Amino acid sequence: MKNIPLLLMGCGGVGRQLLQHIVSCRSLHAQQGVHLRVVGVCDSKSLVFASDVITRELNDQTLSEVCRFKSNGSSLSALGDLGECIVNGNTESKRKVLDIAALLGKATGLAFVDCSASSETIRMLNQVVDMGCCVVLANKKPLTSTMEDYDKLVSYPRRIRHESTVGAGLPVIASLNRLISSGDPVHRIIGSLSGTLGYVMSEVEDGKPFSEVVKAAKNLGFTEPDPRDDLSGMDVARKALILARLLGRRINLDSIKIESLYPDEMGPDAMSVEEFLVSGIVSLDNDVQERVKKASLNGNVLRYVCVIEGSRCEVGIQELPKDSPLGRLRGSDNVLEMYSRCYKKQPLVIQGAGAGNDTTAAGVLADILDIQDLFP
Ligand SMILES: NC(=O)C1=CN([C@@H]2O[C@H](COP(=O)(O)OP(=O)(O)OC[C@H]3O[C@@H](n4cnc5c(N)ncnc54)[C@H](OP(=O)(O)O)[C@@H]3O)[C@@H](O)[C@H]2O)C=CC1
Ligand SMILES: N[C@@H](CC=O)C(=O)O
Repeated sequence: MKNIPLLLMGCGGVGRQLLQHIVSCRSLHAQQGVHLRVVGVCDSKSLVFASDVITRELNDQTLSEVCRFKSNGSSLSALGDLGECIVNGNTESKRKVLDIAALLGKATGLAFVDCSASSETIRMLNQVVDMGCCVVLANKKPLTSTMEDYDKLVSYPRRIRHESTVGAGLPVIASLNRLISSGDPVHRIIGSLSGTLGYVMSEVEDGKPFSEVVKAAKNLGFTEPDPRDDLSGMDVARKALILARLLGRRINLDSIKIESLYPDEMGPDAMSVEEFLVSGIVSLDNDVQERVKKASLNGNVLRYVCVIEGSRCEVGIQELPKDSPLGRLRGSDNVLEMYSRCYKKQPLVIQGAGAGNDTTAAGVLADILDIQDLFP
């Protein structure tokens, strides 16, 4: 049996779902001759880890207990005695995580899995890459930081997977990488890459208030922890940047034209997420409804679109015919069209659920299994 050790950063909606998938796929993975050995799980303040990370793992009972505990909104630091080790405090946790990475990186290719939504992991990721770890990301921030951080992170291309960063579980990155590595240059990408904004737009079309559907998208696990990351277009811009950098563009987030759906006065510096959702967002309902109605009178719908072509990289609202590939999208579905030499007139199209904890975690799990040939 091949053992794949992994350490999980982030135990929110996606991280917990990943642990649940790992536990429920035990017999499937055993048939494939693989065992995922979870040696540690981190939240923002603490790390729970196996007492001997070289030979032991957090067993399935412990993983289930961690999930149950985190889904109640508790911090790992308050986890009772499960017979495992725990370190509390951000600095101490980071130090211990790096110790584990140093111990298991070169020896085993430890899969370092980032399911947080934080920029704080970037430094650590840069360090563990040099320790021989493999990196699997659902978190887009490490790939959308400076070019220097990006170059470091992708310096061992076989050791990084990040399928879920664009289109959740959809095979967007894998497909794009296949085109690129076969020398088929992609010259245009157009798509609707936000599950949240897709869901919001199609629900508002059905007459529901914008503020209500944003809250519903959050409850369904589609939004970022702060839904303003979706509504500002920043989350789509990050996806656009990840794709553009894969295409070889050496650009940063500030090179991307981004349209926001809310004014600066409602930004994170001005109000908390709760204030925004409880009192701020309601004031946007009428405007959004008006825009949607106006488009509908022209036989059109509004879609939040990402376009990458030549030096152009932009994300924003477009009014599109109802009966177009993007206009027909419903719910949290994403669609992405790639135009290349081989896919010149008819693009390569990838479509399907583009957000949600289940599909995102499934994408992360598939990435972890995809790197198994690197393990002894
Ligand atoms: N939901 C979706 O459809 C998709 C999500 N993603 C990405 O997946 C990631 C996770 O999303 P989601 O699960 O919804 O987010 P959550 O907010 O539910 O969970 C984030 C987790 O990360 C932890 N965390 C925060 N900072 C750190 C840190 N410095 N080190 C370690 N852990 C940390 C949090 O800890 P604590 O519990 O203590 O707050 C929390 O457990 C995001 O980056 C998102 O963009 C990607 C594709 C689709
Ligand atoms: N918040 C994102 C989740 C996936 O990246 C979205 O809505 O698409």
